[in-house]
Amino acid sequence: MGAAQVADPAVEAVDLVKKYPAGRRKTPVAALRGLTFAAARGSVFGLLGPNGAGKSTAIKILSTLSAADAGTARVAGIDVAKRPGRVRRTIGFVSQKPGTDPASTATENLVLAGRLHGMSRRDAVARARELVNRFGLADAADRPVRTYSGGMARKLDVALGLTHRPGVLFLDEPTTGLDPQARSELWAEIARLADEEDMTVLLTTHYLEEADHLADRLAIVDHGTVVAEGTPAELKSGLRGDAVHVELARPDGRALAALRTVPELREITLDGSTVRGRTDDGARALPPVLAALDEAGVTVASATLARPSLDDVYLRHTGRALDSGAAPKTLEAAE
Ligand SMILES: Nc1ncnc2c1ncn2[C@@H]1O[C@H](COP(=O)(O)OP(=O)(O)OP(=O)(O)O)[C@@H](O)[C@H]1O
Repeated sequence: MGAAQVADPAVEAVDLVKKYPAGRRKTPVAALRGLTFAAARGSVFGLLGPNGAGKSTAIKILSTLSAADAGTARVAGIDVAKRPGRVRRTIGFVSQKPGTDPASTATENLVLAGRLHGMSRRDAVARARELVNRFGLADAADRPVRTYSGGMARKLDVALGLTHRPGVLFLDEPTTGLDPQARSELWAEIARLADEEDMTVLLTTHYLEEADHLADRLAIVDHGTVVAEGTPAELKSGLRGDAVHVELARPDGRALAALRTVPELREITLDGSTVRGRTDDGARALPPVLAALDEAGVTVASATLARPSLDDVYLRHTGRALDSGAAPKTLEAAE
């Protein structure tokens, strides 16, 4: 699938291919199979997909940590394979794993990062102070990082990625493992970076709500390619009608056959005890849906109608529900 035309993109991936060796006599793992997208300057661009989709591989190639087997990647117009040093000076990278020394304080971590980026001690100290203030860590700035909560530690990770004032920030699953409050604080911070500092933020996530909330545009990645791209609103409006979600009292295979007899319902899927379908008119479809299940002897725990969510978009393009085990539910929030 081709990327939308973006004039002067800050981040651009064209037909990226990456294979990893899988061991002797085994077929290599195709992590990327022609991944293409472009992120406009000053925007938040999301790569959304389940574990193993290839998001981290893409972000590693774009940030020069890994080399593609084929395709091109450019950041701020600079080819990452040809001029990796220049790209590295332009970007900040916040990996999934903490990048801080837990025995050192936030200030010490930030000053060290500044020095590694070639700043004078004075500039590094001033920048550290600026960043701890900005991320609300000033009171804890002189405590070892191992005493921080998960949310504080993650904020410091992001602050570290900003030490040298990069134009482009890569965030690999920035809020995984955070509680809802810490997550929304970090979301506010990320949104501010793009709005007020004209920074381009490329983030990977498997949280639909995060992509919906933060990303100006997003690419849904599945098996190493982009299967859909657009603004969250565009992606959702590509789906006609209402989503029907029926929660069964227990998993029951008879539900599928029963619902296939309801002409108003299409795109029916059964995932454990959750049945999903689409319909042009939810209010009209619900009574026959419930009647068909009742007739088949299937017990229903709840039935809801919702405007399409990114979950539905994901399902439409990949044929599977995004594993939302650890993710916040989007259905209640769907408008
Ligand atoms: N170093 C490696 N060696 C072998 N296979 C790898 C390596 N890194 C990633 N893979 C495989 O490549 C595929 C893509 O992985 P990648 O980490 O890019 O996905 P992801 O979408 O970022 O997933 P996650 O959300 O779990 O980080 C997966 O099948 C993964 O097992």
